[in-house]
Amino acid sequence: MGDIDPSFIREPECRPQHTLNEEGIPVIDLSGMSDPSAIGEIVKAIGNACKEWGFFQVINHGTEESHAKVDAVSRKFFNLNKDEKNKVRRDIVQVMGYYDSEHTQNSKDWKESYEFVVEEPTLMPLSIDLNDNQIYEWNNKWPQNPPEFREVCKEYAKVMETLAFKLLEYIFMSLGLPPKRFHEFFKGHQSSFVKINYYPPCPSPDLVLGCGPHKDTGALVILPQDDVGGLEVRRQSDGEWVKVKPIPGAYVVNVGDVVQVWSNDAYQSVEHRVVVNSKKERLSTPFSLQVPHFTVVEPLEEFTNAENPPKYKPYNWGKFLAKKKFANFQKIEGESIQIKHFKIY
Ligand SMILES: O=C(O)CCC(=O)C(=O)O
Ligand SMILES: [Fe+2]
Repeated sequence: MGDIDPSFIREPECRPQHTLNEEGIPVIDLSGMSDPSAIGEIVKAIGNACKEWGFFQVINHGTEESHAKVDAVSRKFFNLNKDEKNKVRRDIVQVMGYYDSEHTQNSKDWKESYEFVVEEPTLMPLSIDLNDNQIYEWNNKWPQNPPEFREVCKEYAKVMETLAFKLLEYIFMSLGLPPKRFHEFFKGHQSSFVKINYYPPCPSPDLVLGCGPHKDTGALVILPQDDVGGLEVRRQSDGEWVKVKPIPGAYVVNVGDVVQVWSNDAYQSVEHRVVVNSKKERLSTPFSLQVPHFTVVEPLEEFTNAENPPKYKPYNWGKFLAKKKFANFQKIEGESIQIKHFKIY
């Protein structure tokens, strides 16, 4: 056993063995985005990827420069000493900022993160109590150091938001819906955020996970990563863990729980995790597109009828997210809130 704190060590059955090197996750070229005659092919490829994997990679998305800047400034930030990083540490009141002890599945993840909301402030329910209508503000805690951190991050968020909307339009088109069908859900204050994940090298990578198995809760995630690798996706056909090969300049994209519910299970939000290694640090900078807190998430009427009734009960997005965040701050008994708790059949 390596010399690591026991709180990071996973139960033997949850450790990262038996991963496949399969290269099945589709890579989709977006260079035709501005050519109306190319959109059909892109939409078809995205639809097939969503059905088979819930994941795909995109290349030629046109945002490489902004990503390179956020990658560079993030490495500078995470290389600062702990005291400096702790100046922007998140807490149970201001949940955005720096942290280093996230629990997924009740074991600590081998990583540090910095999280910020795209809209400042982002409005959220004060409590998880369904009868409590009080709202409070999620604000960002921006570090003074590196000095360019805030500006670079804000620019990155703007660029990624535009790309995320475009990709969600394609996803809706692939479901046979008008591309702008989802725009009504993003009126008012959306709750999108960016999470910068830094995975230090680990002396015992076979005992820990950088990020435990989870599904993303929002609508859509765009996940740029560096060239180290470590992201793994649960293959829907047989439940095997499959490595996602880093491709220079490519972004991983996955649909989240909200698209699963909207589409009444036509598309699945797929489980994924991160393994670490003993030699190299790794950085990823996912952008999560999320609806405003007051949104009631439920299967869209286009996917339900008498023969195919809704598979989920409606749920309030803000309360769901608040509950999820709360679970991040403590080791809780049982599992945290998930969409399966709203499943009807
Ligand atoms: O670092 C990664 O590649 C994945 C991180 C992730 O899944 C998340 O932050 O939700
Ligand atoms: Fe994730």
